[in-house]
Amino acid sequence: MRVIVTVTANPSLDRTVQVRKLVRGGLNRASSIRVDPGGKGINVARALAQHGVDVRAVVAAGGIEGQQLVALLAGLSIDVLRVPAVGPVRINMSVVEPDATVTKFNEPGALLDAGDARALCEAVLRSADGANWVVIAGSLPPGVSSAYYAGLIRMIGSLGVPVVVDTSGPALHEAVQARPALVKPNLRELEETVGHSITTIGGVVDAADEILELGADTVLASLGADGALLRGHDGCGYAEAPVTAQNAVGAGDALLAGYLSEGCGGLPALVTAVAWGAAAASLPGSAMPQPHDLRPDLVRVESRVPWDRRLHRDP
Ligand SMILES: O=P(O)(O)OC[C@@]1(O)O[C@H](CO)[C@@H](O)[C@@H]1O
Repeated sequence: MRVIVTVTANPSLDRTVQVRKLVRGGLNRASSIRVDPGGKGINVARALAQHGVDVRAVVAAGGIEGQQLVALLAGLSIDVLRVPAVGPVRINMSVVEPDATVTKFNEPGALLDAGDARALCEAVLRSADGANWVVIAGSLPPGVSSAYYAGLIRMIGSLGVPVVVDTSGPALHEAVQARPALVKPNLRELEETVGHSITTIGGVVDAADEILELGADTVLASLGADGALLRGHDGCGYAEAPVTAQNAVGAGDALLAGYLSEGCGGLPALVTAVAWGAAAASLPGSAMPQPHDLRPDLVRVESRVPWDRRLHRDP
């Protein structure tokens, strides 16, 4: 049986507020609100569980907000392993306008002290033993060294379990050097890696190659409305799908979940990934797609990577 473990060191309650028009410096009255359990690892777990995949979510979650997060996850067929951290879970807010423009505010998260960080690491290692994949996703909370994920990847690797990482900044740079099986950057994270802006699909391939050279086995780059690029040492694949976006928050997490749901199996898995990502972008808040939301028939795979094609939208 396939078991996937996700790790969320800095989860969130994702509060989505709909407004008619965002007025900077003025009073904005919400026409609706919703709250989703959030954090990238949590989102990957939600998407997988909705497709019947056995998933365990290891999460550092303190305070009343941590209790609320766990309550929101109850009944979703996720085996939640909560490490009760001292600080409360953060609240990340998205303000959505009718044209699907999302303005997102991410809190840094509460300090995770050394004891909590150690407890999280122990919980991950206990869960990882015998798992098929471990997904480490999202930012690190304050107080945790940028080498934390790299250390986890090495320890999980020594159990013989492949690791996927999706994070940003120095934590991403160090994690890649710990030789994860898969890295899932978005365009911003690719640009951070190469140190300049990327305007074409060819630029994405070059940035993915730098990540491979740093130590990753495979790169799955999520490009928002421009689809996704899969780059391994032996080749490259590109796929895209038309998206009628409602809210793209969490679409990259759904994309990664889709890829994992197919056992990370090359181009067929890339098609599933893009279908899951496109479906998530068409849903409200950070809702994850259900099987009936998917349109894999609309995914176009390019047999030759369109090297010169310009990226047209910010993912
Ligand atoms: O601040 P981080 O950890 O980088 O990202 C957190 C977050 O933006 O990522 C998810 C969407 O991918 C949301 O559920 C959550 O609010």
